Amino acid sequence: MKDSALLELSGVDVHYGDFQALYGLDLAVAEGETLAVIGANGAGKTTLLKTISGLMKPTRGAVRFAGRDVSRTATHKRVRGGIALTPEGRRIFGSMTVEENLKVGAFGRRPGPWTLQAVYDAFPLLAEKRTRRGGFLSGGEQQATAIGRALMSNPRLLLLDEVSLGLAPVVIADIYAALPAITAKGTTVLVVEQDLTQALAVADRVQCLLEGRTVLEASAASVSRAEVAAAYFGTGGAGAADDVPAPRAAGSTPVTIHKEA
Ligand SMILES: Nc1ncnc2c1ncn2[C@@H]1O[C@H](COP(=O)(O)OP(=O)(O)OP(=O)(O)O)[C@@H](O)[C@H]1O
Repeated sequence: MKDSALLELSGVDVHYGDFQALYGLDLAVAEGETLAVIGANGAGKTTLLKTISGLMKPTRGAVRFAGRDVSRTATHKRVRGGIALTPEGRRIFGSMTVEENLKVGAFGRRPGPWTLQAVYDAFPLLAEKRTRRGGFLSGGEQQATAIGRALMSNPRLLLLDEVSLGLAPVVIADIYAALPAITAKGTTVLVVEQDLTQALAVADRVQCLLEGRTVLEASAASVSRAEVAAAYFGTGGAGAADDVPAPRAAGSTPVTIHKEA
């Protein structure tokens, strides 16, 4: 898988001054795949997305995208290369309509399948609200607008930060319902989530971070919710969270539990 990875991080350390947020992180996403990176508050998920999008630079290790080392490449050049980030907190323009917000995302866009109509097809709730100003949208509508705006750049890789943050479960389900339409257009997705249920439902693979290190990597179909929860809370590996219900059907891909050094 590594040879054909669209995105690959190897041995990445990231610091905020003296504070180290990521430790020797390895991560790979194949073209067309959906990877969910999960972890509790402070695990390093947002730092990881900032490192992929170029807002943070690794102090060690490399970020490769589409076969090129982009570790030192500026954010706007990575956007042009096909990396789009939907940041935590949505950040759409409150005084602009949904459609105007979406058009902002099309500035300097790459050629590709994402148009206004394609975004409205993926998020029917936005089509109805196309003339409403951002400041008058619900949290879910703002989130959909933010994702739609990122798609308008025609990214090869869409980075989604905490889609579910502050949204009601029914709204979260609405947003995630668009993911199959997104991946069907060939867009590769890396989603950062605290919501384990959503992460396991939408992803092909999950990678769990704890205090800046990978503690579990698995195919979403082969890992149980209990295994993921144990890694997420750092309670000692597979089987340690027997009280967490709803194990998923077993698959063929093995689970890798990373022990801390
Ligand atoms: N600007 C910063 N300066 C110093 N430390 C920071 C900064 N931003 C994040 N950190 C620290 O880096 C670590 C990782 O933070 P990060 O935001 O990446 O975690 P996260 O997994 O995204 O958590 P959350 O779900 O709370 O956003 C945390 O310990 C955090 O306190």
